[in-house]
Amino acid sequence: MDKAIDISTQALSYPQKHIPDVAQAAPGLVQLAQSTLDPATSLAHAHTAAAGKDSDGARTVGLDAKLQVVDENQHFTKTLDEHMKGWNLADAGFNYDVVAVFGSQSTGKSTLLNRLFGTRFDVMSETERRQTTKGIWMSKGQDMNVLVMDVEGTDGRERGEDQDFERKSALFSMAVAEVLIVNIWEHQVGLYQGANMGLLKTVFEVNLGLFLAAKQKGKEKGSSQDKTLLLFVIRDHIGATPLANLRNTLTADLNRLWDGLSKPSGLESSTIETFFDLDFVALPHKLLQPEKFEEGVLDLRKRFKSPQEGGDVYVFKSKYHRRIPADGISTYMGTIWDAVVSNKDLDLPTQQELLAQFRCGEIASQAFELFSTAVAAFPPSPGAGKIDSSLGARMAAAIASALKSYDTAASRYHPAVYARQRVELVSKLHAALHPLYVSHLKNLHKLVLREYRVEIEQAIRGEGYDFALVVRSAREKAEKTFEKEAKAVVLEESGWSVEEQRAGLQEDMDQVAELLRKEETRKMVAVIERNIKRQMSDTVELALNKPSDDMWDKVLSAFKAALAKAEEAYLKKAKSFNCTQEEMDGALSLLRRRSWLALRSKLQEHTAEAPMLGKLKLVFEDKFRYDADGVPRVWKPEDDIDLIFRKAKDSVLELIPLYAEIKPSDPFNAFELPSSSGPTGVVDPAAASADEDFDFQESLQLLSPSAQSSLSNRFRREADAYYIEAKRSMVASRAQIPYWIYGVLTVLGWNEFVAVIRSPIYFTMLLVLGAAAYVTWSLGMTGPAIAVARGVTNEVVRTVNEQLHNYFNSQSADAHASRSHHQRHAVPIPASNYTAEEIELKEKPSRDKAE
Ligand SMILES: Nc1nc2c(ncn2[C@@H]2O[C@H](COP(=O)(O)OP(=O)(O)OP(=O)(O)O)[C@@H](O)[C@H]2O)c(=O)[nH]1
Repeated sequence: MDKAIDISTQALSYPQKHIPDVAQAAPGLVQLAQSTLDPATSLAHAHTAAAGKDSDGARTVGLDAKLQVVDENQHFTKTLDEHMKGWNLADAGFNYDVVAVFGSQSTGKSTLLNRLFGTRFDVMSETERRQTTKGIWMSKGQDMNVLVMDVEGTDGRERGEDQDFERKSALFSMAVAEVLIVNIWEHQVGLYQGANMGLLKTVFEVNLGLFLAAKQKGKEKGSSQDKTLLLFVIRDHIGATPLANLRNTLTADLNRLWDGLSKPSGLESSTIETFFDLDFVALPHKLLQPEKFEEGVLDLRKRFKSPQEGGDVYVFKSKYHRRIPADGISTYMGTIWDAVVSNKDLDLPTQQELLAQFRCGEIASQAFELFSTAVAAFPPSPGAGKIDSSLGARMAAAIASALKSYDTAASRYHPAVYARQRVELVSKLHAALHPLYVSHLKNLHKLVLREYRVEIEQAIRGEGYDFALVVRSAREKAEKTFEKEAKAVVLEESGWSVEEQRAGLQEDMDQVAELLRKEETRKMVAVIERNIKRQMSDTVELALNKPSDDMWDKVLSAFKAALAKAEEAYLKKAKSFNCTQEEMDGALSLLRRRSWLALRSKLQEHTAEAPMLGKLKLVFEDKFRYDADGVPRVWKPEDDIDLIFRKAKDSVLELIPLYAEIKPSDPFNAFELPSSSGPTGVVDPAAASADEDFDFQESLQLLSPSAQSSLSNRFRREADAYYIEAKRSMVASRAQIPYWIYGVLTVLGWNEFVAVIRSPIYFTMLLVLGAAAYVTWSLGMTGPAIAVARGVTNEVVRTVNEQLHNYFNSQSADAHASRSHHQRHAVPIPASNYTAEEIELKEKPSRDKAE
């Protein structure tokens, strides 16, 4: 059967299923895929077989695409990654296997692979009989995650005797493939000197080289598996020689070959089995026994397909797996090939570690990009003094998702590298979130502090609160909020600490409490001061309106008592403010000073010139216009008005120095305060004026000498006015009705009296009046009647006096005018001429004026 038959068989066996898949995925690929059926055109599509472009112009790769990973010029492909994606293997992790085929040129290797795996490797045209596979080709097995490598045949006619490529491809295949299929004709078995033995010798040497390189680096073969399966597929097995015999022959040849190798020290006694598992399969002649050949191929396929189908003879045992994650295979193979081409010692563990570093870095970058996108989608910051309580959860979610993405892909790589890069990634993620964390904490600080202040202010707005309790409860609440919200943004393993912010917050809360406490203390001191002022107001008024030697004793003893009470009240409340001793001393000192100044200002009100003059006048009036018994004085001619005036005036003038200085008669009542030349400022900066330059001794002085002299002068003038008035009243009282006038009136009225006695009518009337008087007396109505009578009489007398007074005044006007103004002789006033009411009425207006 010729090559055309072979190809048509392939087309029937796989493409029916396969092509529709490709057509569905990318219609452009179908044509290319089909072209691979034609050997004449297949080479033209070496690099892009079964690849096309999708509607967006992006390059696409079909599931059945094949790729020349290493070309004739020993260049490694740049599109393996792309093909891995096209083969749906990029995310396979470790869930894939690699098989490579070795053998002499044109021994049906490509044919075998295509039959076994459904691949589309080029098959030699029967007519041309020339080498078809050049370099190394790769494709994916149909319906199985297997990367199949078709390696250029050994003893290639076109490469002549050059063993260079053979060695390089063996090294490369050994580094990446789990299973090496060694394809030999049955008739070649036993030909020890043949090309196959040369190839196997190369394979063995390469393997020993790899092992040695790893050992020299101080490493075992690392995570790559120690063994490789060599699967000998004996082609064109006629059946005359049983497979067991062929196996024995081949094994004996291999051992002989192995023994002939110069092995590194320590491996002298090693056998092939130390590094390889050997297996043997025979396939009937493809052309002579096509059905049996097909059966054999199908059986063999099962061994590659799955553990279930393969059973015990499943070839891809996990011990052969190279442990290169699928997403890193492209990089790995590329670096391996570079090392092979540049004739470097191929140290697989190091290569794997380098791969791990490269890939883990790439995966970490992708994870970080994912994370950055997620963080960029966070809602904007709520602004100063506001917080977003869900920030912590969102940050944690972004980190978790980034790490999950990293872990999924990177955990397949070298564990130490994976772990190291993970730590780096985590710290990078944390660093990216740190500004958010810092700003969150700042805002949280502001928020909590504001709430703390408001809480206290509201609580102390009412009455009967305990300041310390209010502060403590507000603080507990604030700290709780801070802890809860701060912890929410502290990410695991971030090493972030809220200690500094916590300490700052506590400091600020202390300051706020301190300010509020000072404000409270200030208010309290002000209230106490007001109370003292009120309490002292009456005492001061009473004491100063009745000047006496113990006037200041009364004032000061009352002040001291009030102050002691105030201090007690302060100390009682100050305890709930948690004031320190120093603060309490400061507050008490201020309280004393302000109370003293309040008292002094009250005293100053009373000792200002006008009220002082009033007080002095009152005292003077008491002494001048009233006698020692407090009875209003009615000046009689015999009174020594000048002496009384002088005494009263002098005694009043003596009072001015008493008012001028706060000086108790009893030293026990003395009050003292320390003077200061600067502000104490402990409690209330607003009260600084009370603190500045306070001189206690100076504060005792109420009237300066000049004020005293001014007051004294004004008083003298006022007193003189009283004197003149007194004098005038005495002169006026001299212009009275002479006594003889009453005698004249009696003489003139005698006849009328006799006439009344003698007249029966008048006499009867007199009797009636007498009877009425008796009845009035017997009924106890004498008092009211007398009052009425007196009132009428007074009125009559007043009217008569007035008339007479006017008359006599006009008579004596000239005589008065000639009198000297300073005449000092008193004229006696007949006291009997005035009733008590008259005197009262006369005195009142002048007293009211004085008051
Ligand atoms: N006798 C025989 N011939 C076969 C068998 N399988 C394939 N052939 C033929 O052998 C020739 C070479 O086949 P290929 O599959 O191209 O062989 P190859 O080893 O891949 O060749 P290169 O890629 O050039 O190294 C083809 O003409 C096939 O028809 C087989 O089992 N027995």
